[in-house]
Amino acid sequence: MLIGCPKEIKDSEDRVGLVPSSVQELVASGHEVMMETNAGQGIGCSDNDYLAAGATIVETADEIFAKADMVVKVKEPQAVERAKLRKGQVLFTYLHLAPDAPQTEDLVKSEATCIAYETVTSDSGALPLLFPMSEVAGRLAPQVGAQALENNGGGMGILLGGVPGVDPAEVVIIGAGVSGTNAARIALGMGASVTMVDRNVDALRAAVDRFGTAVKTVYSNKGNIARLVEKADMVIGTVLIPGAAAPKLVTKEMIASMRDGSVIVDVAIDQGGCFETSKATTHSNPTYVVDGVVHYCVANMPGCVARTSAFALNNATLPFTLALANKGWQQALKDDAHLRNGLNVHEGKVTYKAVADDLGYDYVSSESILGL
Ligand SMILES: NC(=O)C1=CN([C@@H]2O[C@H](COP(=O)(O)OP(=O)(O)OC[C@H]3O[C@@H](n4cnc5c(N)ncnc54)[C@H](O)[C@@H]3O)[C@@H](O)[C@H]2O)C=CC1
Ligand SMILES: CC(=O)C(=O)O
Ligand SMILES: [Mg+2]
Repeated sequence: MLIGCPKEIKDSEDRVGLVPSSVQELVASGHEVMMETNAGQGIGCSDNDYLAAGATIVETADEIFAKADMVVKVKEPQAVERAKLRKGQVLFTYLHLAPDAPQTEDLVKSEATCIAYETVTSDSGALPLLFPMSEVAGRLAPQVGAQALENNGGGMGILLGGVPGVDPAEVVIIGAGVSGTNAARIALGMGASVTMVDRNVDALRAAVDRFGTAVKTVYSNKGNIARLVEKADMVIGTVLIPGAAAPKLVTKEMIASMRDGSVIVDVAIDQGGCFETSKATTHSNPTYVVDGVVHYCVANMPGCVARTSAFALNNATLPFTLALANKGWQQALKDDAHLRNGLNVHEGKVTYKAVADDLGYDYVSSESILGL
């Protein structure tokens, strides 16, 4: 199979879909890999590193989209990339379609076969291709939030850990899953006072098992969230309903109740965000202010620690990339129900139920497409 990997073009997105060691494994399995020149620049990997791994280097993304049987990326295809997709071509990348009607419409029109990293599942019920980036984004969240709490960041000038004699920041984390747990680990390490909120009491039990009494836990309901948000210096939103648009758990009235100079970090923004006042921002212009509250809503947070993130992502994606390349997408999806859950769009049909429901498309199951 001919596999192509273009340079990412989303704002400040320095990750790359294939690292050299993944190229080497694909080539060893008998495949050809085409990299766009400088695709690995942001992770410190040169064209020569990719040549040594067995790739060919091409000058333009056009060439990749025109020739590749499968395109492997990181972020959802941008409009100019979507225009290059075609029937019979497989796209393997993050998509986050439910909150993104224009992208979904373009992918449907392209008739390409679009497999989303974020809806591939595992036996344990986890999302193995989202997991590593949720770890990264979760660990980054208190770090970027701490900068926003600084006076220069627009915040009220609070040091997350306080100092002896002065209170630490009150950090509320909504969602005690992968990114929420990683955010708690770092916020606690920085000395903040941390409260975790989830509607799944088992997730809260796991947090207490992991962090002991250092972390407070609260069941997720409207009243509890309103009470905690009002008093928080920083609220980190990390909720997820897989594949679906994120629920707006923090209303604009709750945001207005916060003190001026407090901060929200909406990690869930890639699924539309869990704060009513959120809109996606970029690494070049990451924050804006609503009702005195600094909002950080970058939808590709791991893109700013691209080297760590690209290697962590490839650790998770490579077995699936190899299966798609070795068997072809149809057989790979027939053999693996978890990979099958990644199929979101195929030849003009929406094949992921939450996306179809949220955006008003007819839902066609992957099983019916594969004749299972
Ligand atoms: N902005 C960025 O750059 C990145 C964003 N993400 C996003 O972060 C979000 C979270 O991902 P993960 O931590 O992997 O998900 P996860 O599935 O591990 O955790 C989500 C948690 O939210 C909880 N939840 C669902 N509804 C809730 C409610 N009404 N109230 C309270 N809790 C609720 C679930 O019980 C679960 O514990 C996803 O949207 C993911 O795509 C992930 C990586 C990077
Ligand atoms: C998961 C995601 O959206 C990201 O890593 O950018
Ligand atoms: Mg206010």
